Amino acid sequence: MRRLLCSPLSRGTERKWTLTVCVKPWNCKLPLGQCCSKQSRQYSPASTRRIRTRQTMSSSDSSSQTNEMYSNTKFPAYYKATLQLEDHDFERMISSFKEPLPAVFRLRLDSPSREAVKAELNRLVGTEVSLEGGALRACTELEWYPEHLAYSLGCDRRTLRKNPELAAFHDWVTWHVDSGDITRQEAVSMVPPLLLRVQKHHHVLDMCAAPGSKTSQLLEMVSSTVTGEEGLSACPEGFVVANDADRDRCFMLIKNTLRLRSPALMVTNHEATHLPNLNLDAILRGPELEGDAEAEASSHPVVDETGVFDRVLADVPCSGDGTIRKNPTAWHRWTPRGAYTLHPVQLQVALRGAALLKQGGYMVYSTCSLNPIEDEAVVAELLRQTGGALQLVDCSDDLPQLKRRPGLESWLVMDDKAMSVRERKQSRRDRNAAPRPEEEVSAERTAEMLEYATWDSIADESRRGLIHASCFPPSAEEASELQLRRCMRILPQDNDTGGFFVAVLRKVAPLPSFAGPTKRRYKRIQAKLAAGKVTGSSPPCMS
Ligand SMILES: C[S@@+](CC[C@H](N)C(=O)[O-])C[C@H]1O[C@@H](n2cnc3c(N)ncnc32)[C@H](O)[C@@H]1O
Repeated sequence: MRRLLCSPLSRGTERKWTLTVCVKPWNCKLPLGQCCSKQSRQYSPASTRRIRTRQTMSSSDSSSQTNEMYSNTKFPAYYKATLQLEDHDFERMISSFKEPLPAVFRLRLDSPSREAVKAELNRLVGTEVSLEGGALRACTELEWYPEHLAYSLGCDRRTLRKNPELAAFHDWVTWHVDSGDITRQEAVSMVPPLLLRVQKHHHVLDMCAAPGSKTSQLLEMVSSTVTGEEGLSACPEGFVVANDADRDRCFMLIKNTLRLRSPALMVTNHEATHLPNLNLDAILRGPELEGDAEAEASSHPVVDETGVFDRVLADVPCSGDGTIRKNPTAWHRWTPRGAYTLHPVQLQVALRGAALLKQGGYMVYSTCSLNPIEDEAVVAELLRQTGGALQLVDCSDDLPQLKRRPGLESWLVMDDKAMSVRERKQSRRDRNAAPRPEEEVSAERTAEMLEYATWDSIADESRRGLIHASCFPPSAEEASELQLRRCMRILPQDNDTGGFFVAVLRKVAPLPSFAGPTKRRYKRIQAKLAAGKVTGSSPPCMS
């Protein structure tokens, strides 16, 4: 492990600081600069400030804040009813959600210093660091990550950032993050790109990409260092189009991927539900120069009738309740309503992703939410609307050491009103504390499933406005036909991570809408283009 220490900061250019750093084992006690060579590095004032302003929070403040954070009982009540976990498993899940999330990072696949950095980290594996208030394990390899290129620390990001005793290690991490050798990324967030089966020549679309941790991972997969003349990176065959609808988050995406210096990335700022198809042939060939109408028409980026991407990642916007370990306010703010408002957007993004996917290609649909309304319900409706063109892929042989649960085949559809009714019934039951026979509890559960599991069970019009028919679970027969159990649920207690949901889909046939009216519609547009009746360069959307 190396240590980065600021030996006197000297002002360099007007806008940058020159920082002389001493590179030595991070727990080395020798005086600065006496045990190794020095290196110079420029820091912007912002990053220097980051190093200087460490502070810790008082423990009484933090414990009262903590109690307040977890006071919302709706979150556990909803998942107790919905996830169908055994009691002890559910308790483990809830207590894991209250634990801070270990900081995790992965080594860059094609970094020239990968082996050196790995060797330094491996020296830390199994050791303990003593801190005020106890010892913590320094770091462990994530055993399920291919080639053991990811590491989990014994503390969360906040402790790493704020604890003065970990300052040198934090500076070491910051140094290697800035130089692109390592990427900080939540462990579960690494799963979707790994399951996409990306190869170097692939055209990859990341539909909702900001802030870009998965984009970086995908980019590393397609653009291993291809060095051209004068050491410049030559353009790799594959590329990643990373899109996000939020302009400010697109800037973050660019900032976070810039350090990889890859020529294989294009960032777009667009609604994923309306992403246009690319006429890749025309783009790669360049503009046609002949003057006849047909050639002119083909030079327009006319929408192709089939998708052009080999791989699509739809890591959709979600309620994010799987990230509570990192962001406990999500527990505090949690209501069932969020999932119902997100469900239609998630479905539209996934449908658009399926349209842009090549036949034979793979698409991953993922969320950091545990709510089946955002997960299995979206996947089920996606499978229905694509009429057999998509199939769920069995991933049981992928990442074998990653513990996961199968997708749900049934769930309760409860909004705030239904939850209040349920809560009242429960408290009445609790007052009458006599233990009830097993059969009675199970019969009640079946009745409840029926009450909250069908569209017809919702009589209230206002609730029908919020809850879409596609939020309801399929019949047992349809669920097994759709193979929803092939979806993957990652719960926090299983791998000491956040919660996550992943579904891997393969496009085995063209989408039904492409074979019908959509094709005719685009033929009409092409004819209009050829006749010069349509001007403007952006093609209409196909959603
Ligand atoms: C879960 S985050 C994506 C995280 C990202 N994949 C990563 O690993 O760093 C969801 C993103 O979707 C974006 N988003 C929300 N609605 C969108 C839409 N309609 N089209 C495209 N992006 C959207 C949000 O701005 C947000 O950045």
